Amino acid sequence: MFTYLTAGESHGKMLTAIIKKVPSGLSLTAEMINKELARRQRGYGRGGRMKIEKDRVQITSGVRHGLTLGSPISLIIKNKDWENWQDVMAVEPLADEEHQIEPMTNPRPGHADLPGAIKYNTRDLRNILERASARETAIRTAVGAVCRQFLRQFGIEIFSHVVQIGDIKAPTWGELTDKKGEIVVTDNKAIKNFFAQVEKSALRCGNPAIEEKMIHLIDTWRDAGDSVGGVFEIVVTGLPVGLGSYVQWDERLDGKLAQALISIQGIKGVEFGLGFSGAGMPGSKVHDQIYYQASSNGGKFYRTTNRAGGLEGGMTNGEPLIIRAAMKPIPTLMNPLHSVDILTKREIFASKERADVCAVPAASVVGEGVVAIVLAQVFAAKFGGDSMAEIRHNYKQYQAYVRSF
Ligand SMILES: Cc1cc2nc3c(=O)[nH]c(=O)nc-3n(C[C@H](O)[C@H](O)[C@H](O)COP(=O)(O)O)c2cc1C
Ligand SMILES: C=C(O[C@@H]1CC(C(=O)O)=C[C@@H](OP(=O)(O)O)[C@H]1O)C(=O)O
Repeated sequence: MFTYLTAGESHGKMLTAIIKKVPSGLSLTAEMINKELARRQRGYGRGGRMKIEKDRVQITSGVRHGLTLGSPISLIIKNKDWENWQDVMAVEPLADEEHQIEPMTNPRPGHADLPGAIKYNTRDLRNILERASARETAIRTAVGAVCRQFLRQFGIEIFSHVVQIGDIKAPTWGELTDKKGEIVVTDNKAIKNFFAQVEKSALRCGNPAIEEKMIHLIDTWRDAGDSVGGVFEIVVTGLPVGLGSYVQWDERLDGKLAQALISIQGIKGVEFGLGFSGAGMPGSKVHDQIYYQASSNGGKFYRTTNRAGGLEGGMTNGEPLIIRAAMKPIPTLMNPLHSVDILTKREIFASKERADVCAVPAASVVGEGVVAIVLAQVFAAKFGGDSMAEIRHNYKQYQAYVRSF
């Protein structure tokens, strides 16, 4: 369930997605999706394109009177910039006398340009960059919004914040919750309050003093014709124990989440909980000790720390999910790097397209979206049914079973 395909070039007419097997009876409106699209467009450091686009989705199938039908859901987002690119992006061949479009032949180090051109046998790099572009993340965010709306029905919420821009760091969730750097299990209200601040801030960091330094760094590197990367962190609350599985390599939820996040353009690393820092620590300081609390309607296993980031054995363990993803600096530089012309083989500078200087805040919203998609897929695989009523029934039974375990 919730499998999907996207299509569309960055400066083409529109982006499209089709989502397969969304259960019937889920309340869904374009406004719910547009909210997420607007969040993705914000963030200090973006280039001229975000002033042109005002992303709005159209739901073109699978929904009637605000409720899903169980049939495929199709979504489109029109590219406003297409108006300015109609000749360059024309689908039909241009008449000969009009055919003045120069091919792009100077590949950018770090972008898909050169390996893509060799792989797809084209001498015009535009044929590659149009689809490789992170413009595609707009429609993935829309798919993520549908999945998020599904998860919300079961009390699952997804948040993100930026924890590093260039070499300037902000506290991660673990550092925020405990001075010793442990990721202490925190109640969902505290998590919600913190992320409400993040939503109001320019870089999705939530700490005004640190953001000021981050903004200064973006300005400085931009003025030098350079670009900036960083790290964002995702926190998911309300997950039941037992999503994903250890029984096959491709059923492990940590693997699925890492794949989804790495697939975002520019993401180069993913870690869960303590992540890389745990490798240098003794086991007694890494693993979360287990406790049990009995109550009138059953009981609950719990941990007082969450260094594992909510995953053990490729399964959710009932604690919040904590994931960080590292984004490399944007490849297009106004002070371009050395490259080679693919036609003449002469030395040349890489192309200097209009570009973002920093897109880490936007990537964090895309990250929430792809995490929502994976979680909806594994949730529906476990509690599946054709309608929301059926899935709700299955989930309720499972919750009662877990309480009685
Ligand atoms: C939201 C977002 C915006 C991006 N904006 C740009 C950009 O303006 N210019 C650019 O060269 N790369 C940009 N990128 C990164 C490139 O798309 C990416 O580096 C490229 O497709 C190569 O893929 P890879 O870095 O995953 O290897 C952006 C990425 C994201 C997630
Ligand atoms: C369009 C988006 O991001 C684009 C991603 C991108 C790239 O090479 O990845 C290059 C830029 O495109 P343009 O050359 O049109 O300015 C970004 O603006 C978007 O996020 O919606």
